[in-house]
Amino acid sequence: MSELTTPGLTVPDLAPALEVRSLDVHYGRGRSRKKVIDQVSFTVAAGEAVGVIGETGSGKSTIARSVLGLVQPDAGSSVRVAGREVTGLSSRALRAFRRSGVVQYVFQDPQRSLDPDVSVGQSVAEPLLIQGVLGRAAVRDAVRAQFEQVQLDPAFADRFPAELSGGQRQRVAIARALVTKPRLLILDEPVSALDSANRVRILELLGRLRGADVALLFISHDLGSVAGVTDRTLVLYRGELVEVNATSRIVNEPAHPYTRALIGSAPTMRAKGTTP
Ligand SMILES: Nc1ncnc2c1ncn2[C@@H]1O[C@H](COP(=O)(O)OP(=O)(O)OP(=O)(O)O)[C@@H](O)[C@H]1O
Repeated sequence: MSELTTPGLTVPDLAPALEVRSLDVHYGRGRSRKKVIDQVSFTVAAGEAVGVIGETGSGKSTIARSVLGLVQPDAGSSVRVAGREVTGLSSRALRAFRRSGVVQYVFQDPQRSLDPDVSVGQSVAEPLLIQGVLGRAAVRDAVRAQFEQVQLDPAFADRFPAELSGGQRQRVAIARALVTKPRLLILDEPVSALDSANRVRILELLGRLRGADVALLFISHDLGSVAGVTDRTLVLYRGELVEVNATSRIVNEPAHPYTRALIGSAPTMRAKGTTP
């Protein structure tokens, strides 16, 4: 590919949203040192929605933490977000990288990403206020538009997290994550803590984000949850990728025995009648 660059200016939009190469992660030291991610490589194209599934302890969250710069992978690993290498950044560079809002995340429990003492409108505005690029009126408009995108009544903006339902809180967390217009949104078990009605609504909302400019990395132990949202799915088993394919292929023709076992044990796949 030819270099479409002006001196001193890269063209990040052409880069994949995420490139992970030869990712190795160990936890612990000395005798308790253990490898939890083993030579994981994958790419998420701009705007693509990719699922990561695996049972508890398989290393899904560790991949997310590596992308967010919250764990330091082993030497030789590479994690690039929108063309920018994340491994080995100084803590100052890492703070600037996070502040840029190029990657955002939503966790299972919206309580973790929302300050209980701050109104939810303020929570959604905060990433923009930290960036300090937009004026007050523009921030207010952006917050309102973001509430509408996640189908929350903008009148809720003055409420506090405790005054919303779990599903509404997760919508706020998604709105907050999207407000900086990230290239990559990491969703780590975003519906696991919700009741089934809210789970369906949030999955529909995430499905509608497909085709928007943001790429999704959707982490779940449940293939049924990622199935309607993602284009491709990675299957992680004990820190290694054992299968990578189009999500429809993973659902209908799983190649690896571990994937087949995961489908058999997935409650939402059973609900669709694929397995008794
Ligand atoms: N800070 C840590 N120190 C030591 N070991 C850890 C740490 N965090 C996670 N682990 C271990 O690393 C492995 C992978 O954990 P990880 O949280 O990435 O898995 P996961 O697939 O996200 O699991 P879950 O679905 O339960 O969240 C597990 O064996 C876990 O016990």
